[in-house]
Amino acid sequence: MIHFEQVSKRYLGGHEALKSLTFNMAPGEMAFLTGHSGAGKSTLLKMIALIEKPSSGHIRIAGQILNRMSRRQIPFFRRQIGLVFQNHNLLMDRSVYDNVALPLLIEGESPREIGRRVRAALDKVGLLEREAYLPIMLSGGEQQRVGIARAVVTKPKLLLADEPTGNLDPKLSREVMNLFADFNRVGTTVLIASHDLGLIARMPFRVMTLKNGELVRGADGGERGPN
Ligand SMILES: Nc1ncnc2c1ncn2[C@@H]1O[C@H](COP(=O)(O)OP(=O)(O)OP(=O)(O)O)[C@@H](O)[C@H]1O
Repeated sequence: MIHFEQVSKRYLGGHEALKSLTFNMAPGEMAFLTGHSGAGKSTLLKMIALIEKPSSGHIRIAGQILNRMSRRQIPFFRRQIGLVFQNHNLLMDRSVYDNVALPLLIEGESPREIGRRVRAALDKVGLLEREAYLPIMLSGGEQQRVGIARAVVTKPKLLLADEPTGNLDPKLSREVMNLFADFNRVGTTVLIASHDLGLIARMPFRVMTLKNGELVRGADGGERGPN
C-alpha cells in the first residue's frame, strides 16, 4: 500500500527533514510512527498525502507513483486517503452532521446517500445521537471522534493520523487508538504518528521510529509491540 524508496526531503532553506527513507507497508497493515519533536513524522505523512513532495526518491501509494502524478490527478488520489489531525480542524459553526458530511458534499453525493453514510460513520465512532450538536458542545475526545468520522466517511483505503491523541487524557487516548484498530480490523491500512510511547507499546502493531530524519527502527515490518 505504501512504498518509499530512498526518499529524502529538503525544505526550502536547506533543512533536510527526511534522509533516504526506504520502507513498505502492506495493504491492511496498521503501524505507528514515532520519534522526537522535529524527527520528520509530519513530513512523512504529508508526503504520503501529496501535501509535500520529496526532493529525491520514489513513493508509490495504492499502486500509484506519486512522482508522476499530474496536478489534475491529485484530488482523485486524495479521495483514497483519510486524514486525522491533532487539532481536528472542525468547522465550529457547523453541526457534527455537517462537519462529517463535508467530504461527501465536495464529492457531489446525493443528500440521501450523504445521510446514509454520515450516520453510518457517526454510528461507528459512537456519536449518532450527537449529530445536531455543535463541536463546542462536545468533549475533546468526542471532537476527535468527529474528526475521525469525517476522515472515514468516504471509506478511504488508507487512514493517516498525525498526533490524534495529543490533547486527550490516557483513557480517551486509548479509546481513540482502539477506534483506529477497529477500522484496521475491517481492512483499512492505518498509519499513526504519535509521541505516546506508553500507549503504542501496549498495542500489537509495528512501530517505526524516526531520528533526525532517518528511519532507525521498524523499516522492515518485523517489529511489533508485546501483544
Ligand atoms: N514547511 C517547512 N519549511 C521548512 N522546514 C520545515 C517545514 N516543515 C517542517 N520543517 C522542519 O523539518 C523538520 C521535521 O519536521 P516535522 O514537522 O516533520 O517533524 P515532527 O517529527 O512531525 O515533529 P513534531 O513531533 O514536533 O510535530 C523540523 O526540523 C522542522 O523544523
